[in-house]
Amino acid sequence: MSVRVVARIRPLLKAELERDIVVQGTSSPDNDSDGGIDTIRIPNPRNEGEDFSFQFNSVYGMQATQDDIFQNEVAPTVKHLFQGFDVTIFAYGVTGTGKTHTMRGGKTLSERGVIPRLLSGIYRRSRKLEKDSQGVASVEVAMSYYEIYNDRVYDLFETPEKRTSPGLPLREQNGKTFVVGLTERPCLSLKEFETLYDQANVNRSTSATKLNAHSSRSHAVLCVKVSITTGDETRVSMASAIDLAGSEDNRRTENGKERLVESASINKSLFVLAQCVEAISKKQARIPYRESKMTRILSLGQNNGLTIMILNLAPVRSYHLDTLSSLNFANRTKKIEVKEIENEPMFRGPAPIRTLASVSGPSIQRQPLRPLTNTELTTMKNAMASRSSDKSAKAFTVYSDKARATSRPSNPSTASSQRRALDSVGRTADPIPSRNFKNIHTSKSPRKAGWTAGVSKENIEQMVEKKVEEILAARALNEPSKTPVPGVSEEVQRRLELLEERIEKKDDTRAEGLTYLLMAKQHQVRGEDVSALKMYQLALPYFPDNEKLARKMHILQERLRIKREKQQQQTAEACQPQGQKLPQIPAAENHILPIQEQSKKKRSRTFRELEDPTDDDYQLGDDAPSDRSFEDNEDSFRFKQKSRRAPRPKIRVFRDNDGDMDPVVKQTTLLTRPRAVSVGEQTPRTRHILSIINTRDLSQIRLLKGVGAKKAETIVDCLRLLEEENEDQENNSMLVGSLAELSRMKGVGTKTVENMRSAIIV
Ligand SMILES: Nc1ncnc2c1ncn2[C@@H]1O[C@H](COP(=O)(O)OP(=O)(O)OP(=O)(O)O)[C@@H](O)[C@H]1O
Repeated sequence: MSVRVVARIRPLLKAELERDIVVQGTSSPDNDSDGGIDTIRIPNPRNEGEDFSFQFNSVYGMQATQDDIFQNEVAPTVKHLFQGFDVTIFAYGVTGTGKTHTMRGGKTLSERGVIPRLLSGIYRRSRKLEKDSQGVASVEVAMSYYEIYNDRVYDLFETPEKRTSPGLPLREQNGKTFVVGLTERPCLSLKEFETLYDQANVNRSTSATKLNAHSSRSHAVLCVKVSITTGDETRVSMASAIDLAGSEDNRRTENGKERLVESASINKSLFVLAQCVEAISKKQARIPYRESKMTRILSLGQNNGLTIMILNLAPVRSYHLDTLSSLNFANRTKKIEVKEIENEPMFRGPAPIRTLASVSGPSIQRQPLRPLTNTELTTMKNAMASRSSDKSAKAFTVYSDKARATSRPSNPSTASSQRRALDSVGRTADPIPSRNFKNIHTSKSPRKAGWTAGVSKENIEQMVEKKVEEILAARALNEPSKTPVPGVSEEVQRRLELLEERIEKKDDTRAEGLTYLLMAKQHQVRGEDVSALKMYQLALPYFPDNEKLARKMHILQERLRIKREKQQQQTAEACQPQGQKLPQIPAAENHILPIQEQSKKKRSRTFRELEDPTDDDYQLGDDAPSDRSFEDNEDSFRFKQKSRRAPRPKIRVFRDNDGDMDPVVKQTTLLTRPRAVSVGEQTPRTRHILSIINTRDLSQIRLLKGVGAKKAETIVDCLRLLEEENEDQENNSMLVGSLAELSRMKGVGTKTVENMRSAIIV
């Protein structure tokens, strides 16, 4: 089952104007609820005539009440909690969009948020269960509550004065993450819970920022442990309610130094979360959970049970790009699968162990999102022995993404009022037949919105995600597009992981900054200069006077500027009047080039001049002795002579007339000699196509016009075949170096290449 994603648009705040509303809720054609809304529409900031639509499990408009959210989204999970499933509910959104309001809410009954209502539901169900079982079953509720502030975990039952600077450590056991030494308090009644919760919230880090007078400066994680004992059997499940801190654009917050450091930490952890979600959705082998404590704890996609994400949105234009970024994130999150596995029951042995005493201290290990079921397990039923990974999965009709038998537990009471409210601001009067909305798509004009025949829902989602990413990247640095690059070498990856480990062991503020630097480097090696620069910017508050860091940032900024200018120039060139023939390559030209050789050819002098001397490794040279504020520690970056760099692996050069070539490949490579451009004269279009082909990433290649899944597989297979042919070589990596070469690959042909070219707009 996937993560359930529900979006909530908060009402306008005092200073916000109706005419600035850009976010609206609407209904999609495959929405089976009675008049409920499930889609967010927002204009493309680059072209207001075009709208992006994002479909979620449900959407709550500005009029939705706290009760609507709870009754429709959270109340149904209480039942599952009592059946032994863990439940995770987290609020995500930009600062000031209403996360804390949704999770905690206000003091009055109607304003109470998801958390107090959830507890109320838990106690109500407990009483009913105890009553119905005539005292055979008993339920105990206990809570722990902590915050992740500046990537450190602090127990919210302890006052800030009592905190130790490094905070509580995390430990991993059996693939699960635990906070060590966390206080757990039993709460016998709702009143008791509320008293403890309010007390603990006083310890939470909040501050006034320009965007929110009571901005949460930390991620708050509340864990409610429900233990149901029937005879000798105890079943423990955990409800985790997480109020994430909001991402902040510091150009808007005008934060001072302290807030900036907090903000950098918040942004970093959310950035890592986004990277995790992206990696999961792309089925990458490495999910960067370990790069922040929040992602380690949240373990999105690794946890079991039910997961609900409440996406909080501000309706107005000033949040436009941030809202798009949140929507893109949520769109990926909704595809993450969560295993529907209930917790095992535990059986008391002869010496019963109390679990609900108020405990603390480093010997207690608890897992915030999933209970450590083994802690009091003394005997297990024989049946449990047979339990394995194929444990029976329960069906959750409540959270099916598709049509449900019953109407969506949406906000029926408010659905129509939401619509009316939206009408009143002049944007909901939606002239488009709702049938035209699919899961997520852009429509050229709201009036002409249409479903593109033959394009799958998934493809459209990917296209919109990509488009939104481009817009966001351009916002970051006015960079028009992001070019995929081939993967990171094993050696670099190994070094990155080594650094990660070192940073993990360091528990001082420098480690925070070092983490940003590490992430910047990770981005840099992947060729993601925009993100690398962003990470350096996040590292800056930690090393404010570090010249080397400033120089690195300057180099990156310059590189991006040059790249941008080159792109603009090439775009202009590509728009030359038609009829100008592209130069032909001589028949014997070497098209498939080794990585090293091709990159040498491609790099212009200007780029080389701007090359960061430390780009290839994470050790700074001895030539920078005066600049040691972030790199000279044993535990962090180690110095290394440039000359000690390992020699680059040799790469075999393949030629068209290579006699050893696989017969299939050989046959196809000799088929035709189409019009092509030489490597040195590649247009942006050619470069774009080749860079996609050379990723060997099926999901990207199949998006090229005229390719599709089957052809993409053939292309990748063909490249792999060539590599396998030469697996005895030290490095057999290969790149397709020209469109001519591409056209000669099995199953491609000149027509396909022309198709690919025609669909790319430069
Ligand atoms: N649904 C709502 N109804 C009424 N007021 C709301 C609603 N949502 C948010 N607000 C108001 O908007 C302001 C910001 O909300 P809140 O503090 O919950 O944002 P946040 O996302 O938690 O921000 P941060 O990430 O900075 O902590 C508050 O004044 C809050 O009362």
